Amino acid sequence: MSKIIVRGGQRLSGRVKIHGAKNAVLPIIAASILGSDGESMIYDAPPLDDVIVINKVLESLGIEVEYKNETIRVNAQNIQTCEASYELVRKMRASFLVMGPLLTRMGQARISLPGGCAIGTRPIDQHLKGFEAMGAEIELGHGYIEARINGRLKGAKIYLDVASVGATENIMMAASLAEGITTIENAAKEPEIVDLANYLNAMGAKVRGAGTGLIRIEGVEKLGGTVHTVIPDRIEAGTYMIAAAITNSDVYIEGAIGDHLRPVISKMQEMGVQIEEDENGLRVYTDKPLRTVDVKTLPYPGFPTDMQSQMMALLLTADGTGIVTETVFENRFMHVEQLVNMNAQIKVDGRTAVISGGSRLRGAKVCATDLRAGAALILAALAAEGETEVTGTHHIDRGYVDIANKLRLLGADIQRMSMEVVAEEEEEEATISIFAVSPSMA
Ligand SMILES: CC(=O)N[C@H]1[C@@H](OP(=O)(O)OP(=O)(O)OC[C@H]2O[C@@H](n3ccc(=O)[nH]c3=O)[C@H](O)[C@@H]2O)O[C@H](CO)[C@@H](O)[C@@H]1O
Ligand SMILES: C=C(OP(=O)(O)O)C(=O)O
Repeated sequence: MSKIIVRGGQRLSGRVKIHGAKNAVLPIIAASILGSDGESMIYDAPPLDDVIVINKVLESLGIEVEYKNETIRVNAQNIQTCEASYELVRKMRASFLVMGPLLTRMGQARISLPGGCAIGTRPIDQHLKGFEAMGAEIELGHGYIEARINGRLKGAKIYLDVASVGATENIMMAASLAEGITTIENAAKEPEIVDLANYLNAMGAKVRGAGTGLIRIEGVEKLGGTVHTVIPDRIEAGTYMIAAAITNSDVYIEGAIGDHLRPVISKMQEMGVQIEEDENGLRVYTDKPLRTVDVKTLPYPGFPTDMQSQMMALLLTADGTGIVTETVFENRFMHVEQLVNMNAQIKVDGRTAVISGGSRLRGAKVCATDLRAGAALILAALAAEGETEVTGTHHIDRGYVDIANKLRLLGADIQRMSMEVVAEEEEEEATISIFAVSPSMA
């Protein structure tokens, strides 16, 4: 446990290097379960808590996983059990992505229900609908989902009611070893889906159309290991783009891929932020006050929900009143209450938040309620007057490698304190206050 302390008002400069994408590496690790022939090497796997959790899920199945220097070696030739326990799945919803690969390779899977989380209920009905269409029998009981097949899964035509990222990935993986052809209509189009398809194809799968709304998978009998480098994290990149803009700074975001960030770039440019793209990354700087914009989150290529809270922090520093509409998750405004503690002027009505820009943000004690909420608080703190303490840092660690250090190297006044140091400081403060009151008590 720790907290992050930020003293706002510093300009940033220099370069920050973006790590591999959390949301790409997690399904890719899950897909490794499909490889009965040979081992895989996965490069640029970011050292994040979520990556450690999914590696543990694979290990709990009896799969060999070695993770060092941002490289994962997975050998899934032998699988000993088809059950992923509540203890692991509850730590991270994306653990449910092992369902499709396990079911299709082993003929059965028993996975704990992932449950909801702070940002919404997050059902898995579309994943299950896909498996059932391919011939799986699904049973729900005692907090677990059990799926079985007789022989192999059968290719099917699947239409997703919502363009779900996780359902598209789970079905794509299951279909890779199914008999015949599967089509996914209204498939999610995120860059992470394309990265997963590239990994599957390198393992020997036949996936076409990833990145469009119609994906076609021709099942094969066997998949093997391969070598793959994970794409850069567009949400981490977007977060540092906002760090540059919110502090009126000039920062080069190394590794950011402009094409993956089109909606974020275009909204920031509308606000007056200068963005220059080249083949190695993006330069982000501001040379005039920013004007506000309206933002509506949508599945890719729309504005990403995972950038909504960070964008809201930026809107607080712009002139005028902006409207943020969250259409992907039903409860993704948890950061608002914390931002209000920092003197932000925000009114929420259902899925819409009205942001009045221009009032001076002030440092406060705030708590990260989820991953991107935590990022938004750090960004707001960079622009705020005085000191902000952010607790709930374990959420932030799910998705950002070493965020305090990366921002400090850019010039931010930011430090991370482990809870032992925090506890020692509190004890010291308590001792000082006992001494302070003792003369009058005497
Ligand atoms: C590990 C990972 O990649 N996480 C990302 C992934 O999450 P995840 O894959 O969980 O998100 P989905 O795309 O599945 O969810 C989008 C919407 O569809 C709904 N839904 C989803 C599945 C289903 O079976 N039924 C259903 O109704 C969800 O409740 C949500 O409202 O995409 C989200 C949307 O871009 C991102 O915010 C997450 O960072
Ligand atoms: C919501 C997110 O992740 P997850 O789906 O893993 O909870 C996120 O990355 O912002």
